[in-house]
Amino acid sequence: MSGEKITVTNGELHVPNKPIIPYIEGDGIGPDIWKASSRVIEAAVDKAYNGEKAIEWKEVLAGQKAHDKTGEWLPAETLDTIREYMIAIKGPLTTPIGGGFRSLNVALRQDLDLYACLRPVRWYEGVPSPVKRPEDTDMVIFRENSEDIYAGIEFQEGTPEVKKVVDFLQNEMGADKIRFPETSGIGIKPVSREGTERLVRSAIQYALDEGRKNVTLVHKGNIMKFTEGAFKNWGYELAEREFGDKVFTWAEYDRIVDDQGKEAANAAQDKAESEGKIIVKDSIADIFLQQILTRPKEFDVVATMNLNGDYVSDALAAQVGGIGIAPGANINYDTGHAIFEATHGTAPKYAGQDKVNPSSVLLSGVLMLRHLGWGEAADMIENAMDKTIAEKTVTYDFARLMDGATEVKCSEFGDALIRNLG
Ligand SMILES: NC(=O)C1=CN([C@@H]2O[C@H](COP(=O)(O)OP(=O)(O)OC[C@H]3O[C@@H](n4cnc5c(N)ncnc54)[C@H](OP(=O)(O)O)[C@@H]3O)[C@@H](O)[C@H]2O)C=CC1
Ligand SMILES: O=C(O)CCC(=O)C(=O)O
Ligand SMILES: [Mg+2]
Repeated sequence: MSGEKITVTNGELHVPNKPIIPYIEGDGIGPDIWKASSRVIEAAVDKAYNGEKAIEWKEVLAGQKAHDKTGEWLPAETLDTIREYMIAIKGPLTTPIGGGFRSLNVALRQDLDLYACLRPVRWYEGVPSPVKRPEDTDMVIFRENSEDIYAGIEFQEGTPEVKKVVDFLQNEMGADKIRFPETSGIGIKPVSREGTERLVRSAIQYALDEGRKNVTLVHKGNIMKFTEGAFKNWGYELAEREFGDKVFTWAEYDRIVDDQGKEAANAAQDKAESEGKIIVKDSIADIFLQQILTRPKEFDVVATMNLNGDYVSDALAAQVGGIGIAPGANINYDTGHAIFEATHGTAPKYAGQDKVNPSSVLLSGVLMLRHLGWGEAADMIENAMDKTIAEKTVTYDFARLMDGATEVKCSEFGDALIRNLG
């Protein structure tokens, strides 16, 4: 069986029995977690389909390995190959802090316009968690991936560029609240109607497809009125315009309160819920971070901008066992391009120790298998995960929080999963 390309026609993915899938190994812990995860994915696919399906991995370079081999951090060939083969999976890549090159992870998402970062957060039985009822947390984050402060429009303190921007803001735009104009760096945050609409559309569509109950727009619109506040308003408008009677929004609720009072608005929301409509609501980001801890059952699908989504992803991951078990996918629902990747980074202090938990990349692989329509192999891996954790065979991150656990290496956890497949 020789490898073939995945193709898309009329928005539909065509997956051959042996798709060629590009992968980026990643920096830091990347090689360890990729080795363990790819072995488990291969074994599950082989077992689920009796050898009739397989993945042909195709390595593409990014990060340190790319720089060592080609002199570039993100070679054009890598982007071209992912664009051509449609679906890819990657390990984490290092981003220097306070200078140096901009994030390669963000560059991959922006270059391929993978506008939705989908990060499901659910608890696996037996995983140690800092909260009393981790099973109450079952959310799917839709993080906008293409704009916000990740556009990288920043001007460094002390440069002629920042002086020009400050002069413009003060003299032409009436900005009189720059506290220390001579020593400020300036960042600019673009948030558009189009970017918001495509993200919120995919979140609501996901909620409808997956039988979820509500979508929460998370924003800081009280302070950032024309970016985060606009995100909320555009989100509600889109929900009502495109999803009509499939949703009930809190914007609608507020209009009913104004016209007929609170009792009527509550009754309308109860009716919508009983009819199975998706409730589209919103939450200001600070209180949201409290309520996901205190009342996680109230939240289901979360749609938010890039920076909020970044913070919320790691915070929610902690509730269900930590960043070692936090998968993700970056998707363009219009072109079909997708890159699957863990939520965590390169954890440099553990690089090369064969120590960390490979579950985040592996579960990103599970998301990828489901995206390909290979649900049987995906189920097999998740069942093996349940069984292995129930046996208390776990990596250091879980072992340090579990009584009576057997701590195994990253590769040994992969071996245990393979033993427990099927
Ligand atoms: N998408 C991507 O590629 C991302 C890249 N990054 C980049 O990664 C680099 C390091 O970032 P940093 O802020 O340290 O965050 P990391 O997510 O890399 O690591 C922070 C901590 O999380 C825990 N952790 C991470 N991965 C695992 C795992 N697989 N298993 C168990 N525990 C894990 C470890 O905790 P403990 O110390 O408690 O054991 C680790 O020290 C930066 O350059 C950053 O820019 C960051 C996020 C995403
Ligand atoms: O690109 C990076 O270095 C960080 C990215 C990140 O934190 C994320 O995608 O959640
Ligand atoms: Mg992050």
